[in-house]
Amino acid sequence: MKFYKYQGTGNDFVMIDNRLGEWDDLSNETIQKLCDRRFGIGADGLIKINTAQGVDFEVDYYNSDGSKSFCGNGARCSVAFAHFLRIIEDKTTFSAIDGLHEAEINNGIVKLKMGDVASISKDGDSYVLNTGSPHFIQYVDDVSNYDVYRNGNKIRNSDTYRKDGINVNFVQVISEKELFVRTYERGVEDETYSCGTGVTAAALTFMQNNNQTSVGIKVKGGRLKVYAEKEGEGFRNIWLEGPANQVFEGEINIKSLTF
Ligand SMILES: N[C@H](CCC[C@H](N)C(=O)O)C(=O)O
Repeated sequence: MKFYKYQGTGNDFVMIDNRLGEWDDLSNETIQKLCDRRFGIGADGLIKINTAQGVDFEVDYYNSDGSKSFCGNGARCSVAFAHFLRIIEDKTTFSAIDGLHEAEINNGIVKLKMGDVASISKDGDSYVLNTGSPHFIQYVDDVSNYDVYRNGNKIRNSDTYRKDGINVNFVQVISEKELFVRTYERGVEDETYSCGTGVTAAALTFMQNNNQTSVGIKVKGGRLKVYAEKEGEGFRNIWLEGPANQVFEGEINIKSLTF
């Protein structure tokens, strides 16, 4: 199987051109093996680019445990991959598990339109919202020294969230224009270097309490930017912007995967 390795601010993916449907039947076990950082290629997730009616392509995202979701950084990397494959020029409309998305790419920077967010819920002092995948947002004083794995895993597996899972984001306010976000990701079951839907969720909880229309977000793997407009209890015209890069390409014999 031919694959390409992409990363968006350190959130990394095995990317497959599946427009001919050759890899429609990849099993969960094979996806887990391909994403394994010792026995496979190694990635937070795997993405198939499929053909789809009425749009340029479909993004079919799988977490490293094989579960499906929407992935903001993965979608941004998919736009870069579609540009590399000459499926698109610099603008696109594609489909994903949460619906249709517009995006544009300029010099390796991808700006992705996220779905509207109708409302933000509270869980104690924390926030809960869905930006294409579910997110729990907790503000902390010193996120650099925070035990993201231990505390994220505890919330993700709590009675409230265990059944469907949730991504857990810990957020430090750096300034009125910048946040530092670290994320424990459902389906990876570990901290990732960046979570696109997570930083979008964090930005919206921050913007609801001030009049910003954009926020810079520092993550372990780099920097992203979120733009949004308030609408009622939620937000519309939400965009996630940042780099998306091809790291390497390769061939792998799936039958040789063992673990
Ligand atoms: N683990 C997430 C999906 C990937 C989210 C993240 N990688 C992003 O960039 O949005 C979930 O199962 O909801």
